[in-house]
Amino acid sequence: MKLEQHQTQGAPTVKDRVVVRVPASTANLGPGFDSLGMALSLFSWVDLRPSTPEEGTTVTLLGDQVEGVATDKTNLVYVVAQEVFARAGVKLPELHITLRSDIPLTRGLGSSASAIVGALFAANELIGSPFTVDELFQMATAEENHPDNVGASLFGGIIAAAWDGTRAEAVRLNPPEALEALVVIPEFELSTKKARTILPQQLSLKDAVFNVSHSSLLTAALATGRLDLLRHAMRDKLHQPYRASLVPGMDAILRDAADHGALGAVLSGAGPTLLLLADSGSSDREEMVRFVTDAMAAEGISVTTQWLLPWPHGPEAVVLDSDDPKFELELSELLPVPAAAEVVR
Ligand SMILES: Nc1ncnc2c1ncn2[C@@H]1O[C@H](COP(=O)(O)OP(=O)(O)O)[C@@H](O)[C@H]1O
Ligand SMILES: N[C@@H](CCOP(=O)(O)O)C(=O)O
Repeated sequence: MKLEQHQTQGAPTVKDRVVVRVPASTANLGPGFDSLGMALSLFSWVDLRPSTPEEGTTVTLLGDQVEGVATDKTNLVYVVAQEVFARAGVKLPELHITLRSDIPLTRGLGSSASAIVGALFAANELIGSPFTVDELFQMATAEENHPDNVGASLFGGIIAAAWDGTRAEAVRLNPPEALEALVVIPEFELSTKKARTILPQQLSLKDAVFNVSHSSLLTAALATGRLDLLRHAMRDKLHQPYRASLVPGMDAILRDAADHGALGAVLSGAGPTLLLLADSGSSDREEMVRFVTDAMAAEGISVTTQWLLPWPHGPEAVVLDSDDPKFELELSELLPVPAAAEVVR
């Protein structure tokens, strides 16, 4: 990411500790490839404290969803935090980093985006917030190379975004009150990088028009609460047909989910997770779970299913001085997993 030196007004006040909780995201929502995204009630945490040359940099991993994450200075959170410091003209080469994630890695639920947004937000807060949320959005988009996941994690709710390679713009929508999400998480990983390399570099005009029109219809349907249109609007010709070969069972689930209680079904981000949307007032939740579990079992794929809610908020942060009585609390004591009732849209 090309950095310009950001002139801060005088030396920044470096805080003693910042903890940030960031929501997961489901990107694309079908036709909105690299454009539409929705934050979900699943979270990761980033905890930063300045360290010293003697103590060096440490990376502590909490929970069972961060297995395999780098614990040295190649860690994504460390790398992104250093980019913030460099841009602000601040030197903080050594950090104590603690990470927790309830977002399965490399499954299409925006774990990398949550790490990028968490690192940007926490690093910015650690040095006195020299950057605006829009500046953080630009940095996040340049780092992830698409604005959908990072926009959803940064702004919360549903976002419609566009990036021309230089400037990213996004509009946030409040999710429809009745919307619920069933995520179907296969046991295998699928890196976003791999799922992007499989995509064609060219599309027919017919398929391009199909996606532009369905993405527009989907955005308007979500903005106006027309959940009845989702089955039609959530179709895609740009990426899902080419990624289906990487996710056994996907074709059948996307084709038939609406006949088994769902409003519609799509690949979550670059997969392999599948996303089924439901209407809390009318969808047959049990039938939805039975249908997807049977469909994936027929392909010999073991899955975890989880009901989530659209999450309306972006990152939440706690900034602490070392003399604060709460200073030594564990990160998820400072920012616990919110109860579903807290989902106030
Ligand atoms: N909490 C985290 N801290 C550091 N790195 C992370 C974290 N979460 C994800 N990552 C990085 O992001 C990679 C997964 O990114 P990606 O393939 O885009 O999958 P996803 O669909 O989860 O975004 C992980 O292999 C890891 O390198
Ligand atoms: N638009 C991207 C979204 C990737 O989302 P992720 O959660 O899989 O990282 C794509 O489809 O490649």
